[in-house]
Amino acid sequence: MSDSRDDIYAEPLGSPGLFRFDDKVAQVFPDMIKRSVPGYTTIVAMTGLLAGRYATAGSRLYDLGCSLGASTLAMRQHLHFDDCLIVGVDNSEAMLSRCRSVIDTDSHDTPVSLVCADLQDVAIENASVVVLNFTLQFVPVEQRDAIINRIYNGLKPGGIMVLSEKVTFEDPHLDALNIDLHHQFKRANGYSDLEIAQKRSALENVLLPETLAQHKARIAAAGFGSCDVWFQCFNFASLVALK
Ligand SMILES: C[S@@+](CC[C@H](N)C(=O)[O-])C[C@H]1O[C@@H](n2cnc3c(N)ncnc32)[C@H](O)[C@@H]1O
Ligand SMILES: O=C(O)C(=O)C[C@]1(C(=O)O)C=C[C@@H](O)C=C1
Repeated sequence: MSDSRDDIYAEPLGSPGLFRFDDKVAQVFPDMIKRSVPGYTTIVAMTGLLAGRYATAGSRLYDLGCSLGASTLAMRQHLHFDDCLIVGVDNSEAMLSRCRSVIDTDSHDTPVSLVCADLQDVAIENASVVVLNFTLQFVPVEQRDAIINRIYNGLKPGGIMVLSEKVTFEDPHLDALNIDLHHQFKRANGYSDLEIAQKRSALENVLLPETLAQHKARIAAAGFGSCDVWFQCFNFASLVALK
């Protein structure tokens, strides 16, 4: 996987424009996400462990918003059945074409099918595991209920959904603290104040975080019996939901 350094927002841009998963972002994505999301490496690795535990023979595992396939590869490493299928979905062709080459260089056996599509249009069937690692946050809020409902309906009984998101806090003090700690994390990883400010502006109205309570309410309304946070660092959290 290419690890070119992310310097997309390093120079002053008249207007940073809207953040998009285009070729420029795809080129630096592994570096960008590691330096931007506290706990990313742990979340991806543990997604693999969870998948290994919940995958059942003959079932499908979905990686929704697969980008370059980090979670797909983590899951593939932990599968004990050779008749599973991993379905990676992303609506960015720039991401998916790179993802294809990443998967091609991986030596594990489970077949991987990569689909260029919007989450809204993807059928979820015969699933034991559905992963959304930092994807739902980019979907318009009004479309989110339908997606989570479809995931619930496509999961087999005993299946798991892993949902990782940037979150916001109802308490304004905690919200400000966690945003500030996240920016400190980015600074410690070599991003300048200009890079942080320009990316923040580009993500405005593109990445729409919700509170953990909003996520949990949506997940419960879809029918999931058990759901809780298994990982959190500042304003980034990951939940598991069990059918
Ligand atoms: C932050 S990245 C996900 C990172 C990835 N899951 C990982 O663990 O490395 C978000 C991805 O979701 C994709 N995406 C955003 N909105 C989408 C949608 N409506 N349908 C399909 N993919 C979407 C983007 O193209 C991008 O590749
Ligand atoms: O919130 C931010 O500042 C981020 O950079 C986070 C985030 C994400 O959560 O997906 C935003 C865009 C990129 O995909 C990488 C990281």
